[in-house]
Amino acid sequence: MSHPILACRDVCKLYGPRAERFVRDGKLAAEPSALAEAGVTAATLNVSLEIERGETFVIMGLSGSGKSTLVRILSGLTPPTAGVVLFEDRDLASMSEHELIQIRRHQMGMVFQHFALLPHLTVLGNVAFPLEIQGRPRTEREARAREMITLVGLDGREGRFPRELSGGQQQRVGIARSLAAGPDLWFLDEPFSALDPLIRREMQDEVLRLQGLLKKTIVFITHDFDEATRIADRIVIMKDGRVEQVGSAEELVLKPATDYVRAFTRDAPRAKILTARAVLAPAPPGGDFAGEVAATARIASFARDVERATKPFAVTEGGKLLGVVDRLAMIDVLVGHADRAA
Ligand SMILES: Nc1ncnc2c1ncn2[C@@H]1O[C@H](COP(=O)(O)OP(=O)(O)OP(=O)(O)O)[C@@H](O)[C@H]1O
Repeated sequence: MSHPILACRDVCKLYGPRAERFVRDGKLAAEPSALAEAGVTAATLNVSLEIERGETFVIMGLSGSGKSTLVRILSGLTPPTAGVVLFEDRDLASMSEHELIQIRRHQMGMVFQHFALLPHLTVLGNVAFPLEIQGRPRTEREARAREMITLVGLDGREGRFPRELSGGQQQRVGIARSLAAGPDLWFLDEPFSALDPLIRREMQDEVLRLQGLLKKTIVFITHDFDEATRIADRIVIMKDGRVEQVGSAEELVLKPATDYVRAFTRDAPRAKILTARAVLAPAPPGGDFAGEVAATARIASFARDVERATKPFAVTEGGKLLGVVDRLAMIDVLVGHADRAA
């Protein structure tokens, strides 16, 4: 990979009275049982990741797998016990507290599960707050806040207080606030977990829409694989503080690296995740096709047409014929016999 905006190498965060000593004694490479014996909890263990500019990177794992700890480390809120974090190629550990604060204020935006809005401030006041902290003049910060409020569809509600808004609206305020300073890196830590499923879906669409407009680098945390597959370019699956696998949703479903990832992705909605590329079969001679689908099209978008057709569909990329998708290949992959997958 070329030039990640954010990278970490062998990042560990250990807790317990003997954590520092454990690292000093060079025991990190020891068996996991050594941690328990020393009474040390590893919230993250040897995590190495590279996050590319402009991608939506999802950190996934069950409760206690180390997601929040990792995000706190990546955003410079918590120093790792061992390992390195690089933001735009600069080691966070080499920065002063003042520099870290400046980076967090100007280049990073954060959205949390519990909206963390200031109850005594209006919507306008909440969204403008990060700019007030930066010391920007009132007219400038209010103009920018109004822009953000429009962006998230809350026009007309500038004067309301958080208690006068629904959960979804409050989270829109949180989103507007996190974008007010124009961050390069946008962290969203389980932002929609407190919302009911319909609103949650709506908010996922909102993130997709905003990402289409703003093209930020997004680091999104969730414990919900469905949510991850809807918004992610790449997903890291964490377990017990370690990385199990990093890949696109399609890669995780088709080529799980561990039994854990296999179990995690077993019930994933394959038709919504896998693309025509995954069901590619060689094109028969003659080129008699029922139609054409793009290699990147999700199976769900063409399954019905392929199912009904008597002839295969051509799969193309940039005008080039890659192969075909036919009924049998599609059903094979959808029900889990991925042997023919690319
Ligand atoms: N300050 C702390 N002191 C001791 N142990 C901690 C501390 N913070 C986190 N841990 C432990 O580290 C592990 C990872 O916690 P973390 O909060 O990062 O997980 P998570 O995946 O974000 O979980 P959740 O989804 O429940 O928020 C857990 O076992 C947790 O108990």
